[in-house]
Amino acid sequence: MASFEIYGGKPLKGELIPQGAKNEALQVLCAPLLTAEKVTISNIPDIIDVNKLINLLQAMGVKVEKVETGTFIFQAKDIDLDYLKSEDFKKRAASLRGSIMIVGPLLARFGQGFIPKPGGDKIGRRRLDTHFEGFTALGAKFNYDAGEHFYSVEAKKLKGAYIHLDEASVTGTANVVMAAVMAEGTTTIYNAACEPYLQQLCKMLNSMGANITGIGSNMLHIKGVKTLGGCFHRILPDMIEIGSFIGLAAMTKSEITIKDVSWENLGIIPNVFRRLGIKLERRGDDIYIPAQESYEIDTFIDGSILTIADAPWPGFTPDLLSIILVVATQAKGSCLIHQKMFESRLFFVDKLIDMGAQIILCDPHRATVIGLDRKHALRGISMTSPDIRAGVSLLIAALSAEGKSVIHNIEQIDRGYQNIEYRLNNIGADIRRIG
Ligand SMILES: CC(=O)N[C@H]1[C@@H](OP(=O)(O)OP(=O)(O)OC[C@H]2O[C@@H](n3ccc(=O)[nH]c3=O)[C@H](O)[C@@H]2O)O[C@H](CO)[C@@H](O)[C@@H]1O
Ligand SMILES: C=C(OP(=O)(O)O)C(=O)O
Repeated sequence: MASFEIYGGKPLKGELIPQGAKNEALQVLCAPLLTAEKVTISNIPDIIDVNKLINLLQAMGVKVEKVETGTFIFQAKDIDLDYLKSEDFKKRAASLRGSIMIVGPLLARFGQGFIPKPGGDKIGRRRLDTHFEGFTALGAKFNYDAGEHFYSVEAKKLKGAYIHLDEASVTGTANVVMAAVMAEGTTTIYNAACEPYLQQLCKMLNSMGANITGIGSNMLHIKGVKTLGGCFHRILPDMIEIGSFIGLAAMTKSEITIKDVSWENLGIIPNVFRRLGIKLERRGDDIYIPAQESYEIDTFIDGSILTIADAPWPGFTPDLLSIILVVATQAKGSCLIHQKMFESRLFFVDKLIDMGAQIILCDPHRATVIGLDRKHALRGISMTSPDIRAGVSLLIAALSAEGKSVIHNIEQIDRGYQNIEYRLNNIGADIRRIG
């Protein structure tokens, strides 16, 4: 288990280039399974989860060719369907969340799909009902081996259907869309998730020959086509990494420019940071954040304490709430953080409390932060990263803190942030990787 040793209290200054989006990559990397033709994808982030998915695809028989850094050609000509029942497959597929999205394309193209209980962050219950309800609505037969936690679906032929998803699941929508693109007739998916990740997936599928309309809304119409072909697709910059960098700049009093952020795909994110009092400017397609001595949390119009809560897109993504929480600890004023989707994502606040932050964990979903207004800095401590976003939040806290901090289990951070210590050290941070 590797760790970071962080010497905090140093303001950073310079430019950061966001990586390609992790959660988009995990979706669009599964789409080449829908065709025997070559699919080129660029801006693929070099992070643990994405590399695990690429290795899994290779083990399944997909030919993967590196064109240059971040750009790969995928060709799923000969897929080894027997491999999908092997122990090696179960082990690899269970090690990340994104692997679940191979099921939809496999079902669409080969009439069968398998997956063990997928991994990913332990941030609360993460059920898969939406995925399998969608597949069965298209005519698939579903089986769950509870002893082995192994899910399988089979169908001789998929038929378009009207599907009202039980919740706007991000990976669930992606999976059902990929299952439906070659089904006979028309599929309507209502209560579809519509994050930029999904918009990108649908646009990519259309350039492969699919016929999807309603992209960006919560109602997708998919006219089934006979086959799909190759395409070129570029992954958007990672909006969660961009939000993490905004929080980092504010917390460490740093002047940072985040380059080429694709503003039109950031939705409500910049405004949520602005409500914490953080100044940020749009400069072309960059975000400029000036060094700020202090920032004051807004209240609601009636003067009551601001609540920041997550919601499916176009609401505020749950993946940035941990960052918002850590940034609020040094703000002037108070706010309530309400993590509605996941019930175990706020427990990392005990580490921030140990560092000197003022936080009351009201219940597993809600925490009240009483900002310190920089009256004192956080203290460096030794801690363990419980999940990817809490890990980065602790890293931001440690960079702002006085003295040395140690974060263990940084594999969690490496799951989603490419070469983070190198990029932050380049603009003045002091982060050392140990072990
Ligand atoms: C690989 C990947 O892309 N992971 C992302 C994906 O996970 P994932 O696709 O697994 O998450 P889902 O969208 O399925 O749901 C996340 C959680 O929110 C709950 N839920 C969902 C929708 C809803 O309307 N109400 C509700 O309560 C679900 O029950 C579940 O507990 O989306 C999550 C929600 O944005 C993100 O945190 C993850 O980073
Ligand atoms: C929860 C996340 O990832 P995963 O779904 O891969 O666990 C995340 O990216 O914040």
